[in-house]
Amino acid sequence: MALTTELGRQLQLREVGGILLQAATVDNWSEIQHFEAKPDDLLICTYPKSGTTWIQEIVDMIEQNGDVAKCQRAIIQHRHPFIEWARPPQPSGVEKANTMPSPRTLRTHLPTQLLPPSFWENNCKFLYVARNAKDCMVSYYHFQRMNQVLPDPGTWEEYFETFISGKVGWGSWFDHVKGWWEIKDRYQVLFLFYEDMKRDPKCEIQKVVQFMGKSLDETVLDEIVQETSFEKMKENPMTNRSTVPKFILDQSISPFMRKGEDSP
Ligand SMILES: Nc1ncnc2c1ncn2[C@@H]1O[C@H](COP(=O)(O)O)[C@@H](OP(=O)(O)O)[C@H]1O
Ligand SMILES: CCc1ccc(OS(=O)(=O)O)cc1
Repeated sequence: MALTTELGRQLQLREVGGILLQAATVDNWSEIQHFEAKPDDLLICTYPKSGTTWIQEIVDMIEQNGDVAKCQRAIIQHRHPFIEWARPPQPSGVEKANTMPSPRTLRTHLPTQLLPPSFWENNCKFLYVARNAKDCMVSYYHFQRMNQVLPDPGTWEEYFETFISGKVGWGSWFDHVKGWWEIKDRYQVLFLFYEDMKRDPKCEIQKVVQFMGKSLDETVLDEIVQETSFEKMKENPMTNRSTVPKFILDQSISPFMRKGEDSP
């Protein structure tokens, strides 16, 4: 009974400023808004299902100078605190970030208008990855089918309307991408596209290396391209969510690493 009630609660999405977020995130909203960013923070920003896990693994491989063993130290969800994440009694994303040594790499799905103000005040670096709306919608649909703590997406036709009207977690894809695009020249933003990463991963990874103020040998770059391929990450238990219990992510319904393709 207690479990049923808890699951029922997690299924809820509630609005902040017209954007649907998980209920526990909304309960924790004051802590999130008062989060203290630091000038050397790097924030990975994405709309859900845009390749967040992919860019996280790339950034970590760059931070670790291509050392694969170091990137195996923890599952990807634990390497970069998700600042708006809350699932009591686990420590919140803010709590995790607060105990992390600098320089920190953090991540968020928040649209610009909901980002804690200290990120702007400290002129942090933002790494945004955008993916085309159709593939995001398809990926999000299958994610909601397999994610047992999110609302059931209904039929594809129903979900199409839900997605287009922005009634999904983190709101409208259109507003999210537009919001980050509009601020990109006023702040330190590297704006990447999932489709470019698919087409020429080495070139896009090189942009990230430069943005992070690093320099890596050609051989290390090639290693990062290989290790962050869809095929490798699908088999990697540190990135494929296989450690998440089935009552949360049921990968027999749809795998987390599903197709990893862009539409023609
Ligand atoms: N290395 C990689 N290359 C290409 N796509 C990847 C990838 N790693 C993850 N993805 C894809 O990114 C999507 C998940 O995004 P996120 O990490 O933001 O939740 C999934 O898309 P699909 O559902 O289309 O397969 C997943 O397969
Ligand atoms: C509210 C829907 C949602 C979307 C994405 C989530 O996490 S993650 O990006 O897959 O880590 C969680 C909830």
